[in-house]
Amino acid sequence: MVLGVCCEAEATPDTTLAVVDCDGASDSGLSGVSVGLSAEAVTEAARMIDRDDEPDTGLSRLQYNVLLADNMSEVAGGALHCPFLLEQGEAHLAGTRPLELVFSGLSVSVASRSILRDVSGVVRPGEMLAVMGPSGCGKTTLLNCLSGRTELDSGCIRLNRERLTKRWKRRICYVLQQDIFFPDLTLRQTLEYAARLRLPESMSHRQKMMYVDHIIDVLDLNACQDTRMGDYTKRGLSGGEKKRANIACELLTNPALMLLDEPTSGLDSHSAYMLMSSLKRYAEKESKTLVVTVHQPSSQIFYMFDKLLLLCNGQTAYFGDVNKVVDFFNNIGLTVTPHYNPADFILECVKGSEEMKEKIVTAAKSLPTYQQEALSDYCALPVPTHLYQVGAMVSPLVHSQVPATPGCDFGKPPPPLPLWSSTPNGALAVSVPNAVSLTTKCVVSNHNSHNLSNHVYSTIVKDEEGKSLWLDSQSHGSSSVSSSADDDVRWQWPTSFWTQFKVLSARNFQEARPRMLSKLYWLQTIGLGLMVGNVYFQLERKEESLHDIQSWMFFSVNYWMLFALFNALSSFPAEREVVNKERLSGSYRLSAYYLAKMAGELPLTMTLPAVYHIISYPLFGFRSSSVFLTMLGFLLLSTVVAQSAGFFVGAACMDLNVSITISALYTLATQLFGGYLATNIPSWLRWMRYLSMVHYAYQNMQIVEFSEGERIQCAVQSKFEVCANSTDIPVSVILERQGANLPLWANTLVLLFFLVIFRVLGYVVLRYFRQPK
Ligand SMILES: Nc1ncnc2c1ncn2[C@@H]1O[C@H](COP(=O)(O)OP(=O)(O)OP(=O)(O)O)[C@@H](O)[C@H]1O
Repeated sequence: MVLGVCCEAEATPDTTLAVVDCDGASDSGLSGVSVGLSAEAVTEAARMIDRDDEPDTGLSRLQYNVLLADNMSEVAGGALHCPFLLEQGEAHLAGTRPLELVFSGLSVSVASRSILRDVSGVVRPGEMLAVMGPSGCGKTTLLNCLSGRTELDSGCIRLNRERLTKRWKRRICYVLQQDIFFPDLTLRQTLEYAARLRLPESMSHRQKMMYVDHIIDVLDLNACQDTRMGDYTKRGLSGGEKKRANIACELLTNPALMLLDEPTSGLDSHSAYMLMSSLKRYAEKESKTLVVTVHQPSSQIFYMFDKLLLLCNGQTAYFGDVNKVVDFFNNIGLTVTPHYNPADFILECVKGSEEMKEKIVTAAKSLPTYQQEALSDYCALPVPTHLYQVGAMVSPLVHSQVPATPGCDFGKPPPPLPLWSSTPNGALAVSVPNAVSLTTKCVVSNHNSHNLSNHVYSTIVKDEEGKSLWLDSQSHGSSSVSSSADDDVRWQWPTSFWTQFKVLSARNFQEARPRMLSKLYWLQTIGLGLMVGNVYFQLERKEESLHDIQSWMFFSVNYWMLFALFNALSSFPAEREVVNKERLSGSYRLSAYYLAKMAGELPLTMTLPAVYHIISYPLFGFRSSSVFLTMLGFLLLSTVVAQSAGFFVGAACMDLNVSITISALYTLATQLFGGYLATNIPSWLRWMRYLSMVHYAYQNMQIVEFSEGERIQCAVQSKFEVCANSTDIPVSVILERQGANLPLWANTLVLLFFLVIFRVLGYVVLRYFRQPK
């Protein structure tokens, strides 16, 4: 924490540095001390830090940084002591730089209907922009544009002068209007999984859980932390609680830019006020950039915002300081009644007559703060990447040092901020008179910046009420902090593939268990097992019973294949919403999710067919343990194959009705050509049986069942020619009658092939054709 930022700043003898906080240590039960360093010590430290190349010691950058921390401690005569930081040995030293968001001339249309027209604005670090306007005016569409989820017809979006690339998109936190969660997980489970997936590996499990506790506490979610999230079919969290849970999930990563779509909807006025004041403090103290859509804020909340973008039919009706909006309306002859909430007033104005709207929109175009041309120039500027390269708080400072570019003045310059912001309990304070020197250093250290991941779990910053929204001054965002404008910069996931796989498997298991092993399903399985076992009770091995014996096999295989397929199909649309949200936020790799889904659900997929088999097979007629187990194996294999097919169709079809229709057609065809229902298939249609999953599973069941023990005895009036010379019927003859000629291993291979092909196709569809937008 302390030294990480040092590593990016050049200190000179006239630079003063005060290191005054290790309070994260005390918050975590460890002691920390406050220290001041002399100018000489700082110079010495800077000399060491100046070795910004990778050291030749074979140490990783991380280890090197920790070593530097130790060296710094020595320089300070042992006075610098932050056990919490050093004990972790995991200090990633680059923080998230503050983000300046500029959008200019955004226009969006859907099906030739214009939704946004020429909307522009600027939000600087530490500022909170309110986007207001009547329902349907384009607020959510604007946020979708800013998060990179909606294609623009024209216009540009810049984050610290960089294009909004895929890498940026994943670093933007977007709190959606809809609260999308797994309904059966509790709030705590949801947050814990989010923390385990989205917080970096450098944090221990204990620290992540501490963070979750803290966020729960801050957002006042203690009382409902063990309540399930719920959905429209199952009662769970209330609307307001869900909204806060939604914000809590996103806050976990302490992002630099937050887009919040109506975060106060569903909250009572006090909760809304508390939430907004927390967000305001978050923006100010941490130099975060916040864009918030609000419907009808109270005047208290309204004046918390720094800037306002008022939309009217997709056009800008006002953009500028919140404090000046009343003057703006006064100037065009729309006077706010005293003691009237200005937010209500301006909303009523933009909902007024067409002439009034036209008047407001025209007046907005001439606002001094709405300099469309300047913003366009900004977008056209080449990207001076070096200026926005390094860690926390450098950007605003550098901004103030950049010589004014003609046509690029966005009103008042940002207030000069210190290199590190100080916090009420005194985090860090550095004054750097020689800012040019700092800037130069920034350029020099460019090549290192993307190596520096951005996580240090260190300080819980308390506000005046003893609560804060974050634990340190650095983001846990997922990506590297390199500022190359290209997308080809390697994306760094917050956690390793293995961690993602483990966490997602556990979550999948927990989430799917109530759904896949519900009481109803248990009842259904046990009831069905008993019923089928009794219908086909202890069948004798004779030709007269052959049809019934085959019927038991065909029914068992078919039922469980259909059960798995349609279950996979119906559960996927809801899951896709959550997964898309998480993929967009760059929480994990699709491959990790995909494998984890298979692994997490596997025991659940197998449980019910196994229970059914255990009940019904002994009733049907127990041959031997090996037959029992082999048949169980094939029953489970066919169930998993069908589940893969269901998953593939569910992933490929966005519409549940379409996917059900396709699946019904396919399963009916597979039944028809499975070898049981139709035995005299016309020759030109026989090839269809090779596409039937049921066919292979059913054949295998017969091979296993008829190959061991007593053979099927011929009837007196036998239909089998072989019975003319024999008293029993060989298994090969039974199978040939159905046109089947593949051995057990070949059937098994084909089933495995189906399994792999459906799984791969499902992945390909999700990866390339159903990318979240
Ligand atoms: N994909 C789409 N297809 C057709 N129309 C769309 C689409 N997306 C948005 N719209 C239309 O664009 C307009 C703006 O929608 P948007 O959701 O941005 O409004 P909003 O201001 O956020 O509304 P609210 O405050 O009610 O949430 C609406 O009239 C909506 O019907």
